[in-house]
Amino acid sequence: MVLSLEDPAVRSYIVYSSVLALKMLGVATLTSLTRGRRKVFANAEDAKAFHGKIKMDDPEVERVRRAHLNDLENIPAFWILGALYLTTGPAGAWATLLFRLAAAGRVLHTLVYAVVPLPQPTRALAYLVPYGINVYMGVQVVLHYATAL
Ligand SMILES: N[C@@H](CCC(=O)N[C@@H](CS)C(=O)NCC(=O)O)C(=O)O
Repeated sequence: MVLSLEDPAVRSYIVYSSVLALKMLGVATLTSLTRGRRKVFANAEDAKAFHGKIKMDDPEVERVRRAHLNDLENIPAFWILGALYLTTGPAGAWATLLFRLAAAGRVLHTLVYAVVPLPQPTRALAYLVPYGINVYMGVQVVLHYATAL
């Protein structure tokens, strides 16, 4: 099969992959902003430059860092599995729905983890939807290609 940029599934993948990349860059910026607001830094030269102190366990900074780490545990898998899933020829509307839900879940995860912390199970649900979609896409890829081995 030939993938085409005219394919709605491909276009959706490009859009939502980019949204998630931009979101992750935003979390990195949020880390810097939180460090600046709390005046806590990881390096002596930063602490000196911004008149703060070295502190590795500030609760607010660590929360944003955990959100970022969780992104790293999940979003690269979305990029890889989403791209491979496209090669299985999914219906455009279905693939778009999956990509959209996965992106929305990850954005929500960041919001309720790093921006406005909310009680559980809010974060767990925001995590589980994209996680489930990643698993679904991975299984579809394996099933699709395993038969051709
Ligand atoms: N590495 C994760 C694996 C499980 C996971 O990602 N859980 C989600 C939903 S509860 C989460 O937001 N974990 C918090 C985190 O990764 O800091 C962890 O240590 O919690």
